Amino acid sequence: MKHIFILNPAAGKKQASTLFLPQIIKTAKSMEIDYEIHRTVGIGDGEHFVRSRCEAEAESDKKSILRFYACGGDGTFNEVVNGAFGFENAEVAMIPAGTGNDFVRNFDDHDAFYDIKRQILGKAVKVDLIRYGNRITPAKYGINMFNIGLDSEVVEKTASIKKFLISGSFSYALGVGIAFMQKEGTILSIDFDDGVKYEGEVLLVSIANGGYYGGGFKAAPYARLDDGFMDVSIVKNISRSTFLKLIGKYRNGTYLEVPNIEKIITYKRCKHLKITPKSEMKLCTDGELSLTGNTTFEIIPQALNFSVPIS
Ligand SMILES: Nc1ncnc2c1ncn2[C@@H]1O[C@H](COP(=O)(O)OP(=O)(O)OP(=O)(O)O)[C@@H](O)[C@H]1O
Repeated sequence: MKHIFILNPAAGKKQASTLFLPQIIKTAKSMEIDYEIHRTVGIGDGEHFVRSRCEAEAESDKKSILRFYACGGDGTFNEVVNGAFGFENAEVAMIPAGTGNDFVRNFDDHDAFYDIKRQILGKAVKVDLIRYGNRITPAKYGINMFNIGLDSEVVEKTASIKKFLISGSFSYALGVGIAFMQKEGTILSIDFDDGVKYEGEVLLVSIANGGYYGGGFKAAPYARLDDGFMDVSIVKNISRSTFLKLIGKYRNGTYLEVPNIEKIITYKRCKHLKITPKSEMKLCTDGELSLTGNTTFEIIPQALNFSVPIS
């Protein structure tokens, strides 16, 4: 197996190279593994690099397993995932060096992800991906969560303030506050694969493979990475004071236990759905923002080999 570490120098507050590079080199040398380090040079480089390496390996005689460690945040990981998708001999891994680092929150032994030796000794499991796109944009993949509405506004605001703040979750909380004061609801319709249609003005929508986003908000408490379903949470455009009363429970994933919650939040599981916004919508994919129109989402079960560090 070849171990390839993809470092994003722009992720998080401290550079991934400062945080992890010495540990990566020391551990890789002491374990005598075949390894390589790539520093990304800009947006899209991680995806392009991983795909090129996979294509070259597929054409070579050796066809050994390539394990790509995304050393950065959820955006870096998303790029590595998109580069590796479709290549059977590729594995992906995640070394959290970003701001939110939400993907690794799906695993009980959170600490293991920060230990390079345990990462190198990791074992691959199959996880689902969510394919999304429309007639204009080619299909891409999300591994953790998509967010629409307030959340996308929050990502915009958080990006501009996180550099000055200590913790990712605190910068997110402040981003929520600022975005919440400014944002009207988003008007859209959602067609689920069981024929149910949701129409209206929403505060936020989450389409989830993993459970967490925004530095620890458990928006999809029942989501699992390998269950073959997307978990969809739709919050109506409720008043600001109602949302603020709910936000603690929304953060810790217990909001579905609130009496009569179904009057303001719809929570559904599905394999396919289509979102039609009244106008363009801001879509946040694994923490990265884009502007889009009608978009379909489809679960791709067991789509990727993800290496889980040993406990
Ligand atoms: N050399 C680079 N310079 C600037 N941006 C880069 C570079 N390499 C990668 N990027 C981009 O940096 C962006 C942010 O990365 P990432 O999401 O991993 O970090 P983060 O936002 O700090 O963490 P999180 O998403 O977990 O909150 C991604 O869109 C990625 O494409």
